[in-house]
Amino acid sequence: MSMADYGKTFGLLRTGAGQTWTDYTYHAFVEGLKDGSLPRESFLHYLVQDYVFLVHFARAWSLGVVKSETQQEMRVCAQTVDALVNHEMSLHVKTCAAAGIDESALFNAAEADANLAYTRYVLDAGVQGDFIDLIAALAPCVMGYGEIGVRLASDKSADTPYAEWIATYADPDYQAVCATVGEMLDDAVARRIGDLKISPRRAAVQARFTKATALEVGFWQMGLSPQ
Ligand SMILES: Cc1ncc(CO)c(N)n1
Repeated sequence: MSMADYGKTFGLLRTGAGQTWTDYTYHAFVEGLKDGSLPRESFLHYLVQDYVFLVHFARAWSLGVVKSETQQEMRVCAQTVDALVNHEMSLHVKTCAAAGIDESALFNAAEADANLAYTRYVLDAGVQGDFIDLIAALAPCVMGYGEIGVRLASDKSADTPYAEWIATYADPDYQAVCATVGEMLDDAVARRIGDLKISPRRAAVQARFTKATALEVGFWQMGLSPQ
């Protein structure tokens, strides 16, 4: 299977993240979704936390609207906020409702530390830095799930109960968001930095990306241990 192409900058940062990227995209939680061995309790715990995650993630993407310098950047960020708030979150609401957890319980869920650490790290990257710092911290979330979705859609066990979760991220609509964000990241780097490979900013941008990837690993880990 050919790997999805989310752009040159993403490819460079992904390679730069090394083993941390593998730890994220092949985490035991992910493998449990693939073969169906993930306990339902862990999945629901994850899903409630992920709803809270998406609330803050949408706030971070809204900051992208604030920090954008071109119409394309503003349009992509606004579109991503829409995709998160009006599409991705409905999967969480629907799956949780089927398990007897209503939307107000989701909105009021106590936030796990790993969740708080991740989203506030991303928000701070955007508050402290420029548009590139923000998108470098947001990219692992968007594209990582895109990559996981595509791989699991082709490798999953026929009887995994998590097929709907997998389908959400393998879906052409979600893949289109990943491709659009990747293209925007390439354009944003070309506009502000030029060639990232030889830029003095490279290490700092990579550090944002790798830290966000490590925080994704922590998020899966949190999902594995329901309190
Ligand atoms: C923790 C996490 N990362 C990324 C995504 C994809 O939007 C998600 N739903 N949750």
